[in-house]
Amino acid sequence: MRKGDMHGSPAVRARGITKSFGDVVALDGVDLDVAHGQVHGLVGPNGAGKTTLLGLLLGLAVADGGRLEILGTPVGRTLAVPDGVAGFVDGPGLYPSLTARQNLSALAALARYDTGGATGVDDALEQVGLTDVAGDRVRGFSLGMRQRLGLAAALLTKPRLLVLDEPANGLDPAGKNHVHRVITGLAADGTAVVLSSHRMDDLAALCSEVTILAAGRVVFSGPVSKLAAESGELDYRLLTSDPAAARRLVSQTPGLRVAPGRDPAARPDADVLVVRGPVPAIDELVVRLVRAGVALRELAPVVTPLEAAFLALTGTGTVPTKADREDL
Ligand SMILES: Nc1ncnc2c1ncn2[C@@H]1O[C@H](COP(=O)(O)OP(=O)(O)OP(=O)(O)O)[C@@H](O)[C@H]1O
Repeated sequence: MRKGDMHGSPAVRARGITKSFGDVVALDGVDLDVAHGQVHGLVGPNGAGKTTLLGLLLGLAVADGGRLEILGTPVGRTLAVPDGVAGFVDGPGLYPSLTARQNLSALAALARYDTGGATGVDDALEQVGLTDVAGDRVRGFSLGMRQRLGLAAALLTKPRLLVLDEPANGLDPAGKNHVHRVITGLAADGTAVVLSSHRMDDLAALCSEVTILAAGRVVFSGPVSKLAAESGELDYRLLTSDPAAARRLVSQTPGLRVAPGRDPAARPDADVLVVRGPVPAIDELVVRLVRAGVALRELAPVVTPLEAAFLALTGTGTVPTKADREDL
């Protein structure tokens, strides 16, 4: 058993955390529990308080009120990165004129980490998929490469709590694979990971638990599976060989209706219906379509159950996408 979990204390225990910036209440009585070895996602609309909360975990700011315990130690009133914690918010701090390898060596030397020397640095670069550009200056790095280098820097410290703000931001599919593998590997070794994301697919793939924040308050905290169950009715895209018959069968199936408006993702010429209802009613519709000899060509949720729960719980009209973020 690692230090910090000896007395059964979680990696993070926050109770009633409050934080304001002038008149703006960023966090309003937030509770958070993160177990060792858990990947915990923070999600919420823009301005919900995610970055503020992550900043508190990293010791970049102190809460106005409430109790925060990190790795079994109560957090005091002074600004300092708690022992065993690594990560970054608002992008990693890097030296643009140094190469990726020099950045990691410099950070390790500054903080006097026992990284295992050059091997530790090269290993960290390999884990995040930056070996090929290890000798390139960071000035020319893309956002995704900087994110991965920031993660490599965090790895050098062998953290027991890793805190990441939007780690998937700017990543191409290969970069995302590296980051996902690193995070799941760390969690398997007992490291707790708290990350924020606007990407529901990332959250579903990575996190066992999520906390949804809206306007500084927790509106849900718990397993992803429980969240998906909260979505109730979902919209499905339905494409069949006979749209008119399908529409009739939808209206005859208890609990189902054709949702108003078109699926924005549908091709303009496609005879796609958007059908709204709970999962058992959708199952029943499939049986009825088959019995009526109507071929089913596509049946898929318009948004994932996780997205639907997010929309329902936060009262937002849309799920903020990565594109939304990058437009800002
Ligand atoms: N340093 C600051 N000074 C003033 N207001 C701040 C500061 N940091 C955060 N806020 C405000 O606190 C609220 C929460 O901000 P925060 O950045 O934590 O939200 P977020 O959930 O991370 O949002 P986003 O998804 O846009 O990154 C917002 O209203 C924001 O404007």
